[in-house]
Amino acid sequence: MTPLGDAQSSATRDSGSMNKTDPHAKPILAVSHVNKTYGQGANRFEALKDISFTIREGESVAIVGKSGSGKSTLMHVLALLDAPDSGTIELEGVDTQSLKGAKLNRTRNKTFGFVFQQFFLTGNESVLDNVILPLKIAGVGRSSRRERGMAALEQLELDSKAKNKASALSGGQKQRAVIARALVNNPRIIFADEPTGNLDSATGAVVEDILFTLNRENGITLIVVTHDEELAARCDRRILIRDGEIVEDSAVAAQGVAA
Ligand SMILES: Nc1ncnc2c1ncn2[C@@H]1O[C@H](COP(=O)(O)OP(=O)(O)OP(=O)(O)O)[C@@H](O)[C@H]1O
Repeated sequence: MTPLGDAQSSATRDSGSMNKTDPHAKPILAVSHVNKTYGQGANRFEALKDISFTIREGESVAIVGKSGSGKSTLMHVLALLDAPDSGTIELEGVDTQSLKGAKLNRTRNKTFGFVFQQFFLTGNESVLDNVILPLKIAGVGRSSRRERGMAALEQLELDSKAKNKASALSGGQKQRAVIARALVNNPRIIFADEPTGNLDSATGAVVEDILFTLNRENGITLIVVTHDEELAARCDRRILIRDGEIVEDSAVAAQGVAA
């Protein structure tokens, strides 16, 4: 794995100018005519309306929009945490409707890493145990789990905290532990939902830098849901959602097609 020690300085060099997506890169996620509705009858609410777009391997994509616009709903559907009511999501050409139960869980666990604002760490367990959870779920053996967990923690410069309880970490350290957990399975895609929302701006900048270094150097596709326009501006692509619809997509605009 690539060490991330110099993440901050390298990301500062690239800040705001990282449009390096290879237009020939393979589509990793293809979303086609996706609809998602919550509730029924008078409470029926259309959260996603006929959403279609493709994300290429190695892209960094920001999904932005006002509160309630449908960003988290879209991310949950993309990450196969929730199924759309209609439409299809293809993951590397495979229609994900064909994935069910254990196979769906395995695919999600193997392909995706998750970095959420609320951390979702188990406070009274060690940092290492939190980080290796995806490997445990994948059935990886004990010594390999430990080795890979420590390698991920080293990458995030948290190896000295491996035995500490997760509750004893600072906010920035917690988010780095979450990134180590997201990385431990060598994911193809990292989904980050307001990854810096609970951090002060200096710590948030370090966490952002780590995510962009992973995208740039390890080729991990990065999909970020955020209110933060500065964070969105660092991504290759910005998709703006309003009332459940895509109203702007910088990749579409760049191709000269009306967004
Ligand atoms: N389980 C649910 N039941 C009913 N309505 C829901 C449910 N989850 C979300 N919604 C509604 O769907 C819409 C989209 O919600 P979503 O969480 O995707 O928005 P968001 O853009 O991520 O908002 P925020 O930025 O505030 O997190 C909102 O109007 C919300 O109230």
